[in-house]
This record gives sequence, structure tokens and C-alpha cells, in this order.
Amino acid sequence: MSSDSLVCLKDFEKYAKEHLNRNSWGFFSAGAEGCQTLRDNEEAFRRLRLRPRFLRDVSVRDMSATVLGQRVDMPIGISPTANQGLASPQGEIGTAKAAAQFQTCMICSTYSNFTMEDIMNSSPDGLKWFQLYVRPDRETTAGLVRRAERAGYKALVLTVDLPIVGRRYPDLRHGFSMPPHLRVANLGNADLSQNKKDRNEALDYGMGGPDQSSDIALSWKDIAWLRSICSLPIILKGILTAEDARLAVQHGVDGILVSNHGGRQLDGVPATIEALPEIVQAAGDKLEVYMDGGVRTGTDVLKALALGARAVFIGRPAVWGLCYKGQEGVAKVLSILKEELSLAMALSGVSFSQIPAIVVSPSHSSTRVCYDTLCLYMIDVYKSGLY
Ligand SMILES: Cc1cc2nc3c(=O)[nH]c(=O)nc-3n(C[C@H](O)[C@H](O)[C@H](O)COP(=O)(O)O)c2cc1C
Ligand SMILES: CCCCCCC(=O)C(=O)O
Repeated sequence: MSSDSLVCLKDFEKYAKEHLNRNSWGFFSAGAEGCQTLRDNEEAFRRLRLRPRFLRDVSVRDMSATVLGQRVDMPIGISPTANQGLASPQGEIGTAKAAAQFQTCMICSTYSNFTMEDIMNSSPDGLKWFQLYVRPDRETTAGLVRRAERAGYKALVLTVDLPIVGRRYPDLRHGFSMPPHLRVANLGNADLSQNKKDRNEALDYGMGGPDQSSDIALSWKDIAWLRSICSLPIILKGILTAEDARLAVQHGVDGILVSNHGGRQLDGVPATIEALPEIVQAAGDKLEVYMDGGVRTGTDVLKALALGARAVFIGRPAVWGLCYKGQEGVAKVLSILKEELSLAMALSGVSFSQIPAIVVSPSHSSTRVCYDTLCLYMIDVYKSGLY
């Protein structure tokens, strides 16, 4: 299949579905339980409408942004996904090189198949953050954090929405297993993947089972502990409410990545694009807010930016690209999204991807966002009843 025939991210999803085996496709595509949230992440974008403005000279569109003081060429980064070796032998190294090629941010999972050092060394000039799962053994966790800092990662992304792994039916039905050639590289191949027969132990990660791999007792006080062992900025990934956003501010966190783990954890939580506005409002100018979940087109990116995200991240679409052609496939996915964002900006009269000010008006049925000194209205059709 030539790359010309894949023109949108959904084409890459189709390709991955046709080419991955059941084990890998099941792992990458799964959502939790009935997959309400998984579906809603994409559908909620479709419920939003853009109000374009014209005659605004859109001949130059600047898509660059800064995240925690670091410049990126576009406000579209790559979220952490475990086990990218299931999609391509290039694994996380292919993804990292593509992200560096586009001068954008890649978040590397604790559960990568290459070590964080190998990933960094493959593309040292690209901006990388390290995603952390806090393990019950604090010494192991501290070791990961220190290694990430030493290797050159610029932030710690602490995932907070996975005290226990969600119930994902495909993994339960078929018994997810890691092929023997892949390893959980950062943990020296800790026993996270041994073809367990017991379907209740789902992902072989031991989550919630006897060999628990994530610290279920993790709490707000541990932010101070993390701060005490490293000097990297801390981003919380998985926050979905204004209440928790306010706590994040109180605990001196540097950023929030609004996420529902791609619909893989608690089914029934809001789509991330719906959760975003209350978090942006609660965070004010105290910390940076990013989002992921269901971003599939340039207009999705524009909607998230208009609702106050500083940048968006993609999870599965990068994996689909990787499956298609390794680094080249991920680069193609990024180039499509970038091109679509550029087009969406031109067609809506927007010249910059950074938002100087946000005004959320609770009394109004729409959320009013000052964008590039213009006003762009995002109308939630459910709330407004206008359509
Ligand atoms: C196969 C897969 C593996 C994931 N692994 C991780 C992980 O290791 N750490 C993490 O914080 N989030 C992980 N996530 C969640 C993603 O970081 C991200 O939140 C989600 O995929 C975004 O939604 P999208 O796939 O619709 O873009 C994973 C998601 C998928 C689909
Ligand atoms: C101990 C954590 C296992 C999680 C595996 C990776 C992940 O986040 C996922 O959604 O899958």
C-alpha cells in the first residue's frame, strides 16, 4: 500500500487493524468495559462546531508553541503508549525519531520495549518527557526517575489514573501475551509479561493481582516525595476534574495532561475535550494544560487549542503509523495532522496556535475563547440546543 493512499489518521487505523495480529491489535485498540468513553473521546469532538472568521490575512500561520519553556514546531505531541515493539521492530525508537524530525515532544512510557537511554540516544535533539508509573517498590521508582533526569528527559509525566489496570475485554478474552523477543526494557524485564493463563490477570502486568506493579496507595503527598528526588518539572496525566486541578495547583505541579487514558481505565468518564474547559479554568495561569484522547484531525486540534489546551497529544495514531512503516509511518501521521491544523487555522481565520487569553463565560451557552486576539466561539450543541 502506498503512503499516498493513506490520507487521514483513520486510514492508518484501518491499516493497523488489517496488519496486526489479534494479540497486538487487541492490546492497542482496547478500551475499558463497554468502551463508552473510548467512543466518546472521538464523538465529543464531532459535537463541537467552529465559527470561522474571514478576511484576516492568514498567509502566514505560526504553529509553533512552547511547552514548559521549550519550543516545539507544532502543538501536537505523542503520548506514552506501552509496548510499541508490538507495532514495529523499530518500537519507541522509530516514534522518537519521527517526533524529533517534527521538532515536537514525545512522552516515553515506563513500559517501553527499548530503554529510556536507548530512546534518548536515538534522537537526542528531540524534546522528550518521561512517563512514570510509581511502583510499590519506591527504590525502583526512584531509580527510574534518576535515570530519566540523567538521560536528558525534560519533565516527569506522572500517570495518576491507573492505580489498577482497567478491564479491557479483548485482553481478557484472548489473554494478552508479550512475544518472547520483547521486554519491559526499563525494568530489566521485570515479570510483567509471561503468558499468564489466568484471564483475570489480564495484562500480565500484575495490576491488581498478587504481583502488583503500580502503587495503589499513591496519593497527593507523594508529589513532595517526587520533588525531593528530582528537579524535573512534574506533569500529572489523567486529571479530569476542576477539583483535582486545584489540588494540582496547590501541590505546585507544573502541568496537567487532561486524559482518560484513551478510554482504557474508568469507563463512563467524560470525553477529554469535554473535561478540558473546567480544568483550564481551574488551572488559570498557574500551570500549563494539555490534553489527549480522540484527537484524529486538524480540526480536533484546533478545537482543543480554542478550549484552552496549550498542546494536544496523540496515543494510538502514532502506533498505527509505526505499524505502517516505522519512523516514516509516524512521520506521515504527524505530517497529516500538521497539514490539517494549518488548513483549519487558515479556514477559521487564525494565525497563531498559542492562545494569549481565555475567557470562559459560565452564563453563556457557549464557551468564549479569545484566540489570536480574535474571538472564536466553541458551541457545544448539547448545551446550546442551537443545532
Ligand atoms: C496501547 C496503549 C498503551 C498505553 N500505554 C500507556 C502508558 O504506558 N502510560 C500512560 O500513561 N498511558 C498509556 N496509554 C494512554 C495514552 O498515553 C493516551 O492517554 C491515550 O492513548 C490517548 O488517547 P488516543 O489513543 O485516543 O490518542 C496507553 C494507551 C494505549 C492505547
Ligand atoms: C503497570 C501498568 C500497566 C499499564 C500498561 C500500559 C498502559 O498504560 C496501558 O494502558 O496499557
